[in-house]
Amino acid sequence: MAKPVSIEVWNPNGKYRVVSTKPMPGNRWIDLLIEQDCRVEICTQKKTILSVEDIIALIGDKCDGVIGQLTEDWGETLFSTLSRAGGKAFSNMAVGYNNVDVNAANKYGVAVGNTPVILTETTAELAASLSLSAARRIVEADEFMRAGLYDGWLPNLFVGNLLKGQTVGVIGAGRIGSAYARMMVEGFKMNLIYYDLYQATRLEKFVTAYGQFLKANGEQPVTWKRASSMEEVLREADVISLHPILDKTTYHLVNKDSLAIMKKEAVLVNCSRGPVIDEVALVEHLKQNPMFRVGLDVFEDEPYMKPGLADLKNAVVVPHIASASKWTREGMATLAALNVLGKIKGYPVWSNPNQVEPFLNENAPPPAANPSIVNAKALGLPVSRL
Ligand SMILES: NC(=O)C1=CN([C@@H]2O[C@H](COP(=O)(O)OP(=O)(O)OC[C@H]3O[C@@H](n4cnc5c(N)ncnc54)[C@H](O)[C@@H]3O)[C@@H](O)[C@H]2O)C=CC1
Ligand SMILES: O=C(O)C(=O)CO
Repeated sequence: MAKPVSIEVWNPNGKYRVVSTKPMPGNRWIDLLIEQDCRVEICTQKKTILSVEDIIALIGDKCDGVIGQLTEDWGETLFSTLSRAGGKAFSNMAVGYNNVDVNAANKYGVAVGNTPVILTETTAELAASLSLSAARRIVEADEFMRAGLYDGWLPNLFVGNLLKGQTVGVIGAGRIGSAYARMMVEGFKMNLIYYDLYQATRLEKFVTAYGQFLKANGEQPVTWKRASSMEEVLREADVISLHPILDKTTYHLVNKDSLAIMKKEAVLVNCSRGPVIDEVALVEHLKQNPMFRVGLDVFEDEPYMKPGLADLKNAVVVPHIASASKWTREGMATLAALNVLGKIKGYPVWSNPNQVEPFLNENAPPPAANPSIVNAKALGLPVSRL
């Protein structure tokens, strides 16, 4: 492809050249970069997914840092190009960075930033929304109404699943998985079973305390269990939500065999990454089990769906919008910009990437630190003592 033509330039005389491969919400991220003497170039090309060639053209001969997107392939080619252009800073505008070859970034000494925490609750809320939409057949019922098919209340019309007292299963009980679990336990009084490589101590404590509170109020207490295998969760849970990172251990975690052990009327939700589910196997399972329902925000061959999925009434599908609230997306843009700026300015790395609030306070200047650099250790970057 030829050099992208449409670029918006802010602060043309800035000393450091920072490129954003997409326009991002809000202006704070631009203001913060400009205040620190950056020339900001934003690619405004009307093409959703930029190719490696597009981004090479954007980087050009001199570039100090790039803010990129999860749809882009950040590997050897782009990191070597950025390094040749003098750049040592890259940030995804996302918490997930499975699109980034961190080893390649390490090789060229490029810091890789991501945007944790700011999107935790927003993403968990979408997972909860998909759980409810699938369990209560909201989309099917909405289509039925709009088609003019409703001619009166019926005992059997769109009967779905009650959540209260059932078991919610979480696979990957990290930040988002734990937030989702709390919503489902607290909001719908579901019991929890989870599987993670690590113990989710704070989550366990929360469910225990909430169970005691319910009991003290004469209600059935909620319970929790840490499963010793993912299969245990799949077998026992009524609603299962997937929240692990995508890596080789989680690729096709849910496949033909694992689907076969799930309850026939279970609800499966995926707001992590598409390839965590074998989508061909899922389509087949949905066809064979009409009472099994899914809510999907992500897809194996995103932006495409596997053949047959779009025709299935027992699937609710949305286009990777789990972090799409205004506050969250503006915050993600800010964190991504500050990751790039921090490396350019030689700031140390923030000591706790799970506490990014000081960077998001619009009424005070952000700390002189990089909010979240995933390869800080590999690059030997200093840690902030602020
Ligand atoms: N759909 C969307 O718009 C969004 C998707 N995401 C996805 O969600 C993922 C999780 O984000 P966070 O909760 O912030 O990350 P996190 O790092 O806090 O949680 C991930 C959890 O997965 C666990 N895990 C890793 N390998 C596992 C395995 N083999 N089996 C079970 N658990 C495993 C980890 O131990 C960790 O607790 C991101 O990496 C991203 O891919 C995140 C935000 C928005
Ligand atoms: O942050 C991520 O990983 C997303 O998928 C989009 O918010």
